[in-house]
Parts: sequence; C-alpha cells; structure tokens
Amino acid sequence: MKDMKLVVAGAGGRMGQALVRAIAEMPGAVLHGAIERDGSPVIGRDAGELAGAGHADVAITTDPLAAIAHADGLLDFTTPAVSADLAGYAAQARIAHVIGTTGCGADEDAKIAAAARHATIVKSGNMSLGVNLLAVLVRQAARALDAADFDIEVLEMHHRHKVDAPSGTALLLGEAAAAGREIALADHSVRVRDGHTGPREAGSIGFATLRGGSVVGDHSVILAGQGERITLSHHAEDRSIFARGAVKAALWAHGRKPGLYSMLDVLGLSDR
Ligand SMILES: NC(=O)C1=CN([C@@H]2O[C@H](COP(=O)(O)OP(=O)(O)OC[C@H]3O[C@@H](n4cnc5c(N)ncnc54)[C@H](OP(=O)(O)O)[C@@H]3O)[C@@H](O)[C@H]2O)C=CC1
Ligand SMILES: O=C(O)C1=N[C@H](C(=O)O)C[C@H](O)C1
Repeated sequence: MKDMKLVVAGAGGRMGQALVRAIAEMPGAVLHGAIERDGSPVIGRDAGELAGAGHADVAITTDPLAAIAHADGLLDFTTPAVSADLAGYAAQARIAHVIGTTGCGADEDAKIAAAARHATIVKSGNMSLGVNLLAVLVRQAARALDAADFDIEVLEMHHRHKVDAPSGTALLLGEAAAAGREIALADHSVRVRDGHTGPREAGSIGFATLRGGSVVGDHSVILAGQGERITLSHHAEDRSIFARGAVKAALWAHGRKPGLYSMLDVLGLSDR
C-alpha cells in the first residue's frame, strides 16, 4: 500500500516540528506539504531541515488549499480559529484531519462538527497513549468513589508559552471524571478560585493551572476523601508522544467514513 501523504499545519511550531520528525520516523506516512501563517519567517524553508529531520524536499507555504489538493491527510496543531477553517478545507477535499489544537470555543467546535460530515476528523486534547489510558482509569475511579465521599480536582502544569487554560487534557480528564459520575462537566466544574470562595461544593470538579519554564505537560487527577487521597498522574517528557499519536490517528482515519472521532476510538479504548 502507498504511504499516506500528510500535510503539517503550523510546521514551524513546537508541535509542527515534532510532527515532521514523527512522519520521517514512522512507516506508512510521508510528508507531502507544510503550511504556516502568512508572514511567518519560516515560509520557504524546507520543513524537514527546520525540524532537524533532514532535507524533506517540502517547502513551507501559506496556501492550505494548494497544500492539501493532492494530500490524504492533514495534521493540525495550530490555533482554534485556524483549525476551524482547516476543517472546512478538509471537508471540501474529503481527507482525514487530525486536530490537536486545544482551547476551541463553542463556535469553533460547531464548525469542526459540521466539517466532520464530509471529513474524517480525529480531535483530542491529548494524542498520547498514556493520557488516554489515564482518562479510562479516571472514569472508573470517579464511578467507584461516591461524590459525597470523594472530591475530584484536576491539576495541570505546562511551559510558559502555553496560551489556553485549563489545558485540553485537563478538560478531557474532567470530562472522564464527569462521565464516571454521570453528570455534565459544564454544570459542575469550578475553573477558578479566588478570594472568599466559601466551602467546596459537593460533587464539583475543580481545576488548577500552573505555568512555567519548559514543562511539556503534567496532569494529575486527585480524588480526595476523609483521611485518604488517590492521585492518578501522567507526565509527558517529550512532544514526540503527541506527534506519534497524531500520525497513528491519521493512518487510522485514512479511508474511514467521515465523522468526528477521538483518540479513544483510535486506540480502541472507547466504549461507544
Ligand atoms: N492534542 C495534543 O496532544 C497536543 C496539543 N497541543 C496543542 O497544539 C497547539 C499548538 O501548540 P504548540 O505547537 O506548542 O504551539 P506553537 O505556537 O509552537 O505552534 C502553533 C503554530 O501554528 C502556526 N500558525 C498560526 N496561524 C497559522 C495559520 N493560519 N496557518 C498555519 N499555521 C499557523 C503558528 O505560527 P506563528 O507562531 O508564526 O503564529 C505556530 O508556528 C496548542 O493548541 C496546544 O495546546 C500541543 C501539544 C499536544
Ligand atoms: O500546549 C501544550 O504544550 C500542550 N497542550 C495540550 C493540552 O492543552 O492539554 C496537550 C499537552 O499537555 C501539551
């Protein structure tokens, strides 16, 4: 079978460069195109050389439609507005679109869901195997431990450049906890605490955000009871775990019927 031809959006970014390296290392995929923001200083550079993966003979360009015209899939770790637009292009081209971008609002999520009628979209706040397995464990723990006895808090830390909070992963883990408790996260989450907050509301799911240095991504879900505490954690040491997951997702999505899928589907951890 022919290698899957992949385009990397945001090819000059932290994840973009990790994706270019992952494609070079993984069988079954080949770098076909690389796009960046109009005006980016990396336009015209070879994507492989920029990423330290050797010459790829793929120049970074600005036109997404031209880049995906003859591609099979798009790997996209950019910004919410860009990902929503790219989903529309992926739908027109009827290709696979792997979205790792976090911080999407309701508008962007609606555009992505609409695009998934024609594109095969895999979207997840975290593409690593470890975090997705952690989500399954969090769901089980939240189901097993009664809300009256155990409080759930999600703690995350990331590098100083991260622009969205709580992280996509923290929200994914919060959703897993809410699913275990059979509640809607939106109705029970406490995203910020400041000042005289009063006592903790029973059954709520709290979030705490730390930012600093070069931390790739640390997440803990704490289930705190009377006299005991369970902590389920994941520590990302390298962005290659997300990049390899994204390439795996693209290979999984190639030729699959259009729809909006998650990494749990890709990894066979979904119960749907
Ligand atoms: N799901 C997961 O597993 C993971 C998700 N992420 C998420 O991925 C996203 C990116 O993270 P990271 O790589 O650290 O961020 P970066 O800022 O390093 O990368 C984003 C890149 O997208 C580029 N970009 C901006 N606009 C466009 C455009 N119109 N077309 C093409 N490229 C564009 C940026 O260019 P410029 O800087 O010039 O504006 C930048 O190079 C974040 O939302 C992050 O949370 C990160 C790691 C793992
Ligand atoms: O911005 C990052 O770096 C990361 N973003 C994702 C998130 O928001 O959870 C995944 C990972 O933790 C790194």
